[in-house]
Formats: sequence, C-alpha cells, structure tokens
Amino acid sequence: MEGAVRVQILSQMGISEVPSQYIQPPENRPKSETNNITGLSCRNVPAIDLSCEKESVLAAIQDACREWGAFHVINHGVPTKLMDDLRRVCLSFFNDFPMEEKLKYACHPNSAASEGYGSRMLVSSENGTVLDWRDYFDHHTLPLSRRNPSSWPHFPPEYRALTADYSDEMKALAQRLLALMSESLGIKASCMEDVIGEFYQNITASYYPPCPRPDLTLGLQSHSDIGAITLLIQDDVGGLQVLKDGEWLLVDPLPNGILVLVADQTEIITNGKYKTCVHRAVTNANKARLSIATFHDPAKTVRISPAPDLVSQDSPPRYSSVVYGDYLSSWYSNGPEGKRNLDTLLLDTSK
Ligand SMILES: O=C(O)CCC(=O)C(=O)O
Ligand SMILES: [Fe+2]
Repeated sequence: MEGAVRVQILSQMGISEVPSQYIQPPENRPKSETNNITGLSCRNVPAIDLSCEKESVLAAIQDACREWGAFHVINHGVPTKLMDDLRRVCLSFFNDFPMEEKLKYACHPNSAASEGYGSRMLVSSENGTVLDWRDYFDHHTLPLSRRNPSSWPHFPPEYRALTADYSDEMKALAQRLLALMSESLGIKASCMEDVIGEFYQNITASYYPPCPRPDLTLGLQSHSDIGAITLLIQDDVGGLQVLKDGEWLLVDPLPNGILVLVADQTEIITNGKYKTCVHRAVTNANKARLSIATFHDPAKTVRISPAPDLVSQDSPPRYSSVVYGDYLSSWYSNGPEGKRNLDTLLLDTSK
C-alpha cells in the first residue's frame, strides 16, 4: 500500500540510520567507490550530436544501441530553456510545497502506475522488495485522452503548461529517434513506430533526498524500462548508473544533453539487435537529486513481436510475441529486478 511515508520526510528528520525496509541485501548495495559521484568511470555513455551528417549519426546510434542500450543526444532541438524550466518547477514541487499540499496529489494507494505523488514503484512490498529512497510525481501525458493537467501540481503557476509543452517535445524527439534507430538497422524509418503504434507517454519526476546511508540503499533499484524508449534529463548531482558488461557505471550528467534509454519492447522489436538498458540510481548523503524520465510505451492492447523486416530464415525470431498489457501485468507482479521479465520471452534459437 502507498502509505503516507515519503522519503523526503525521513530525510528531513535528520535520522542517521535508515529504516530496515530501505536496506538492500549486500549483493545489491552500491560499491563504496560508486557513491563517490565524482570518482567513478572514465567510460561514459556515448554522446551523439544529432546535427551531424546522417550517416555518421546512424553509425553512432547503431554502436550505442548494441553496446550500451543508452546514449546522450545533443543538438536535439528541444529548447534548453524548456528543459531548465521543467527541472525548476518539478524541484519546486518537492522543495517548496508543504507536505499536506503535496499529499493532495498522492497516487492512488492500490493501483499500479497511478498518476500523482508517490514513493513506491510496486503497489505492495509483500514480495520482499526493498523500498527505494525516492519520491516521485508521475504525469500521464499522452495520448491526449489521458492528459488531465488539473491532476498535476498547480504551483508554480507555469507548471502545467510547461509539462504539456515538454510532453509534445519529447514525443517528437522519440519519434525522430525511433526512425533513426530503424534506419540504423537498415529497415524503413517507420518500422519501429509501426509496431508500437500510438505512444502512451508518462513523465516521471524523481526526487532523491539526501540519504544518511548511501552505502546501504538505492535511490531506485536495478531495472530496465518496460516500454519502448525513455528520454531522461537530470540535474548536475549525478547518481544514475547503467550496467555495462557486468559493471555499474555512473552516467555523468551532460548539461543540455538528453539521455536515451533503450527499453524492453525495443529489444523485442529489434529481435535482440538493440539491448534494453539495465540501470539504477544510487543515493548520496549531501544533496537532493532530481531526474525527469519520459517513457514511451505501446497501448496495452498492442501485440509486440520482432519487426518482420528483421526476421528471416537466417535470423529467426528470438522472442515470443506478447500483448503489452500482459507484459505489464507480469512486470508488476514479478518486480523489476534486472531484465528478468524480458528474459522469460527468450526463445531457444540454438535448434
Ligand atoms: O533517476 C534516474 O536517473 C533514473 C530514473 C529511472 O530509471 C526511472 O524512472 O525509470
Ligand atoms: Fe528507469
């Protein structure tokens, strides 16, 4: 159940230990050097300049999607001011609203993925899931029939209009990126979007308050995103990590960059050529962190399967097809750990 506890309250209480529900088992705890947000890797996710010549963009996208399942884009056309303004108003919701005002927007306690202010990725933690050190605000933004700005924060006054503008910009960028990803695989530009159909888009602002025990907790547990493509912006604090070749690597915030995360349905549609990105967020003891993720998913009724143009006798389907709504239900009942939900669809192609 989504109780009234938000981690921001725990953080503000100035506790020196965290309640036991937030303590990760030893194998999931961040290694101590990964808490040092300046000290980690020299291997950063690739940055791709979308204003470069098309052939080089396609080659870079292909490399990034095969190797990382993640890349930054720059010169992407989304106004910097809009990104900055949205970060500012989202932060203001968490920092400047009194808690009783914030709780007026609380997520529905018993339904998964309901819109609003919450703290838990899963409805219940009966399956032993450790709680994340994160509060969030989830907005349902597309299709327009789901968009109801009156359920979003009413303050600062520009909050709702900015969120709507940002939603439209992200949709356009996601369409552009799916077209480039398709072309980078040598298939027609519309191929991936044809399988996905109309976008179901959610925007989630995640707020990670300072945590007294970054060595024992996670801001957000290891997972891959469920839908097709996620576009993420963050502030300059840092804390997002991607799993690459068995190692957790910090994603250095790139000012004005947008991080693209390949999500599960894209791995299926590309028949495994492009990999979903396993990622998580660590906490830190000193500074609150904000990220804003925009998820683009198929409708629940859409059947997802490898794109016909990527399947042949030499390259048989590697995933069984799945109705997206069924995939979602199993994700919410099994939990997000790693990419195990996707792995259940893997076919044995060795025969
Ligand atoms: O806070 C972050 O950087 C990651 C957020 C994320 O992975 C998610 O909301 O799915
Ligand atoms: Fe994610």
